[in-house]
Amino acid sequence: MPSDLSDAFRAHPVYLHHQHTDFNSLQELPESYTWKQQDHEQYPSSKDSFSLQETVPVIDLMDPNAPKLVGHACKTWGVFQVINHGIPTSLLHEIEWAGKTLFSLPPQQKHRAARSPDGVSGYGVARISSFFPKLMWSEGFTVVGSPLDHFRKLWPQDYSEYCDIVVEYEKEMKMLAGRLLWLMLDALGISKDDIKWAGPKGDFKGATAPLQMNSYPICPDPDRAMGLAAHTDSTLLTILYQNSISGLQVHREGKGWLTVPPVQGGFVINVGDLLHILSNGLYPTVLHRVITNRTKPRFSVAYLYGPPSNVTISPLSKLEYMDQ
Ligand SMILES: O=C(O)CCC(=O)C(=O)O
Ligand SMILES: [Fe+2]
Repeated sequence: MPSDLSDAFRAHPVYLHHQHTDFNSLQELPESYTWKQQDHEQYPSSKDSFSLQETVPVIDLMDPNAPKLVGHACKTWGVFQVINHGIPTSLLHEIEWAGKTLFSLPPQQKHRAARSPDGVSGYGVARISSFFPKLMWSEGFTVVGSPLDHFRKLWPQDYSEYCDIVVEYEKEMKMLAGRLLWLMLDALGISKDDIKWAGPKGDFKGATAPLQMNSYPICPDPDRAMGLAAHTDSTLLTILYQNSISGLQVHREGKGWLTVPPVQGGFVINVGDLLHILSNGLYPTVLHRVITNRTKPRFSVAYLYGPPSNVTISPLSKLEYMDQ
């Protein structure tokens, strides 16, 4: 059995099928990117008025009620958006600028920093690609720890400016992730004593947290393409920054796919599979996907927050007999 993420990736290599796909040069959707209608309808969207009224909760973290609202959103949705989170807007603009600059490099240049088939970091297709018969209309870049080695290959002269932005973003995300995780755990009555791997100060020091940048170029045939196929994140929680272009959808039991409208300066917070397990199923993990559009490129950054790699996650004993 794989013992950590790298072992798991070695066991499921992902090859860059489309060695030098230049999305922007394609006028028609190639067959390899054409998904069947039933792939889109695998979890059908209902056409009733419920789905129009329902929307993912937006929580103001400065609101004194925020802890209660976070707990409620985790239990009933497994996803919510946060505003007033304390991350400077300028940093969001900078990470977006760095990411967009990266993805707009010529294909050959991006491939200098290609992720190896069994690797974790670098440029490549979505890691979940190997589970699907068709390709997704997106490209990704994963950073684990320092981006230095990869960024040197992309920008031999001026890598340091890009590195500084990513390192600063990771630092801010780490603090926000710890704060959010405690809000989520507090709402279940879980304290620092219950989670040994949180460390004596509860600062989750050894947490693993790859940063996943995603680019969804404009698409000639969005109805038949898939930006990112339906999946749940194998994290404790994910902090997602999406630019102003919508495309992210979450699946709501009995209601179908709901778009998560971009909120200026906000983050989308997902409950991941590991928090679902840790909470003994009290918090559902959220199924989500990304659809493409014909006119505006979309960009997102996911901070995939998980426990230290040597920790085994199982339901917290305090929650074992909780009535669900
Ligand atoms: O681009 C998005 O909005 C979602 C990205 C995502 O789900 C992921 O990177 O796991
Ligand atoms: Fe995801």
